[in-house]
Amino acid sequence: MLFELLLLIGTLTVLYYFHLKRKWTLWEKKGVPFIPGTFPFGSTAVFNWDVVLGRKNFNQMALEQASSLGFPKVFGVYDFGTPLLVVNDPEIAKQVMVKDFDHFVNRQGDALAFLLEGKTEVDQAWGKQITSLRGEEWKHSRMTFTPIFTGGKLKGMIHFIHQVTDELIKSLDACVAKDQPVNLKDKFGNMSMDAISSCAFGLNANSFNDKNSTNKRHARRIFRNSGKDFFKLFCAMMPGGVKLMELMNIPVMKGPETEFFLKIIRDTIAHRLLTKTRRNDLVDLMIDAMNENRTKGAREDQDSDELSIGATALVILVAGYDTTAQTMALTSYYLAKNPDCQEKLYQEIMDAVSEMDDEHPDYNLVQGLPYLDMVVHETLRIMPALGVITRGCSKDYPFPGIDYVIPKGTELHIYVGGIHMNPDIYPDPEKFDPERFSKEAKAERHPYAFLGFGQGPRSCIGMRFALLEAKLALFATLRKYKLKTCPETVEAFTLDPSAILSNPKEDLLIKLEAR
Ligand code: HEM
Repeated sequence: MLFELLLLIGTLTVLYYFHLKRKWTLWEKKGVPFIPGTFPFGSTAVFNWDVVLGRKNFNQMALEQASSLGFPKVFGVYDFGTPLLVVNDPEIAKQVMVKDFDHFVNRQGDALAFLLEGKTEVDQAWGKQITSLRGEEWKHSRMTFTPIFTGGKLKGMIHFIHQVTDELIKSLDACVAKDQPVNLKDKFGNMSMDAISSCAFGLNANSFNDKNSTNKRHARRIFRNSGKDFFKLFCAMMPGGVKLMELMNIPVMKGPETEFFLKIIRDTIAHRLLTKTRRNDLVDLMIDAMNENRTKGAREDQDSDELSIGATALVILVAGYDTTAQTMALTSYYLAKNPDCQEKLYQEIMDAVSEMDDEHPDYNLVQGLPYLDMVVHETLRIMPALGVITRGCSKDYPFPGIDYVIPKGTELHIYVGGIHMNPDIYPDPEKFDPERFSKEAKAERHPYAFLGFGQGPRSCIGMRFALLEAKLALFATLRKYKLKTCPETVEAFTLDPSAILSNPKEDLLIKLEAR
C-alpha cells in the first residue's frame, strides 16, 4: 500500500514537473531571457530557496537576478512554477503603473490571493487594508483616505513631529555628553515610532525612554519573517491549507503583533468617540472621511467601513514605521561618509535658519529645501525600502514589445532595485551623489527612473508624510551636529535576510560633534 502511494505521488510530481516545463519554454520562444528557478518554488525574489531559508534578503536577490542578466528591460522568472514577468525598464514601468493602470489595479496576482482571504480577525484586518485591497474595494478605500495626507492636513500635524524631533535631539545630546557612538537605526527607529504614534493615534510611544518598547518590538516583527512564519505560509499554500488553519483559529499573517496594534486602534477610536475629544490627527481624519462617505451615501456598510479604518490605521503604523526610520538612518549614514555633501546641506539649512521666525522650520520651508530633497532621494535610490513592487494583471494584457498576452491573474514584478542600479540610467550607481536629483539631471532622465515611492494611482499614499518627517528630523540633527564616521562605522553593510524591506543587518554607528 505504501509502495503504491509513493508511486502515485512520484508519478504526479513528474507529470506536474513536465506540465510546468511546458509553460516555462513559452518565454524562451518569445525571446525573453528567463531564470529557470528551483522546482517547485521557482526563482522570484520572494520564493527563492535562499530567501526562504533566510540566507538572502529578497530585495538583494532581485537586484542580483537583474544584474546577472545584464539588466534586460524584461525577463521571466517562475513563481511556484507560474511564469511571471519582471519589468526592469522605466518606460515599461510607466506603461504598467500609469498608462494601462486599468489592467493593473491590484497589487497581487490571483495565484496567491487566497492567502489574504482567511477569516480569522487577524487575516481579515490584513485582507481589508489598503495595500491588499483589490479592484473597486481598493478604489473606494484610496478615495476615502487620500484627502487625509494633503499638504494642508499635514500642516495641521507638524507640531506633533516637532515635539518628537525635540526628543530626538535630547537623546542625541545624551550620547554626545557621554562621548558614545550613536546607533542610527535605534535613534531614528524611535523617532519614526513616536512620530507615527503621535500623528496617527495621539499616543506617546515613549520610545526614547523605554528601551524595550512593546510598540517598536511588534512593529519590527511585522516586517521580519522567521522560520516559523515561512512554515505557516508554506502550510497555508497547501490545498485547503488556509481553511484548515482557519478551523484551528491560526491566522496566516502574524497574530500577536497584529492583535496588539488592532487593540491600540480600537481603544483610540472608542476613547475619541466617548470623550468627544479631537486632535485633528490621522484617526480623527479617518473618522471624518468615513462619516463624509456615509453622508454622501457612497457606502451603507458601517461594519465594513470600521474594519477598513482599523485595517488602514494598522497599515499606516507598520508601513510608516520601518520605511521612514530606515530612510532617516541611511541618509545620516551616507552623509557621515560623504562630508562634502553634508557641508553643502548644512549651508542650505543654516541659510534657512537665518530666515526663520520660529524655533522650528515650518512646512513650506522644510519641504522647499532643494538639496535636502536631493539627499533623501539619492538615499532612496541606492537603498529603496521596497526593492520590488508588484502588480496583479486583472484583464488579459498584450504586452508592448513582446508577442505575448499576459493572462489575467498573472503577477508582474517591477524591480525597483534593478532600475535604480542600472549603470546605463545612473552611471557609477554605487556612488552616493545627490546631484543626480538636481532639476537639470532629472530633466534628462526618464521620469520613472526613480521608483522609491512607486508611481501612479497606487503609489505610496504616505509619501508626503514620510518626506516631511524625514526632512524635519535631518534638519534638526544637522543644524546642531556634524555627523562623522568613527572606528565603529561599518565600511559597507549587508541586508538583513529576515527583513522584508531592505534593512541593513549591521548597526549603523557614527559619532556626532556639536557645531
Ligand atoms: C520613506 C518612507 C516610505 C517609503 C520609501 C515608502 C514606499 C512605498 C512604496 C514603494 C509603496 C508601493 C507603491 C506602489 O506599489 O507603486 C508604498 C505603498 C504604501 N505606503 Fe509607503 N513608503 C514610506 C512611508 C509611508 C508612510 C509614512 C505611510 C503612512 C503614513 C505609508 C503608507 C503606504 C500605503 C498605505 C501604501 C499602499 C498604497 C495603496 O495600495 O494604495 N508609507 N510605500
